[in-house]
Amino acid sequence: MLQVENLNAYYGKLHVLHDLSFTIGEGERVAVFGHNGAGKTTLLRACVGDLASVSGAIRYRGTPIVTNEAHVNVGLGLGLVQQGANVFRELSVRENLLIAGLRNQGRAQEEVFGLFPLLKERREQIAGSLSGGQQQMLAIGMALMTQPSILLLDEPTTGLAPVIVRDVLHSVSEINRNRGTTIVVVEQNVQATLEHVDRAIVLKSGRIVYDGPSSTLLEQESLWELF
Ligand SMILES: Nc1ncnc2c1ncn2[C@@H]1O[C@H](COP(=O)(O)OP(=O)(O)OP(=O)(O)O)[C@@H](O)[C@H]1O
Repeated sequence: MLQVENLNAYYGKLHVLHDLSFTIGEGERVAVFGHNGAGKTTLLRACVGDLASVSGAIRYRGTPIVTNEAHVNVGLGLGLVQQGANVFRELSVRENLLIAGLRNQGRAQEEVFGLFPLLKERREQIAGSLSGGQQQMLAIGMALMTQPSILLLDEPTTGLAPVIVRDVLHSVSEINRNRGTTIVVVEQNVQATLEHVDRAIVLKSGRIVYDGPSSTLLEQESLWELF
């Protein structure tokens, strides 16, 4: 579904991603781990076409996308949940979904409410008065309004209590199970995330140091020293 070949990314003179190559299959759930500054967010930004200075190729179902503008890639089926629950705090849950869906409304909204019944119950509530975990669920729901085939999530559990972390990761897994959506999730909560993904990619200083099954990392905690 997603083919990344010799991807390099730069901010001015700073070379952040070094020759990354990997592929992600249809319906896979992949976690991306790594220290602060390893290049995880930069990788997601490159995938949606949100970076000016990149070389190499990213193909989505065979179509080159790395030089596309972000809105074109959203139209193709890529969805991004940015770090920090980006919701319109002054608007209601329903209005947030409405804005995120653009021309895509009824069915997409029903799907989001099916995945997150709590958002349905609270659809008239102002988003800024939801809890942190609920706002994160709304941010994920907003990304789903464009009915993406692949959902890229940047640290969706930052700042949440451990029990809520598991709820959010479980919801992400449900999206994969119910809609067949491919998942790429950047996370700092390694243990909880490994339980909800098939595969992990570990970045260190912008290079891949591990790409393999999540079960191997779960069984061999010594490998966690990699990141
Ligand atoms: N807009 C930017 N301009 C200049 N440098 C940047 C920019 N964004 C990120 N960087 C630098 O690129 C490197 C990788 O940053 P990135 O945000 O991709 O890392 P990360 O692995 O997501 O980190 P974290 O876990 O802290 O979010 C860092 O050295 C960072 O300082």
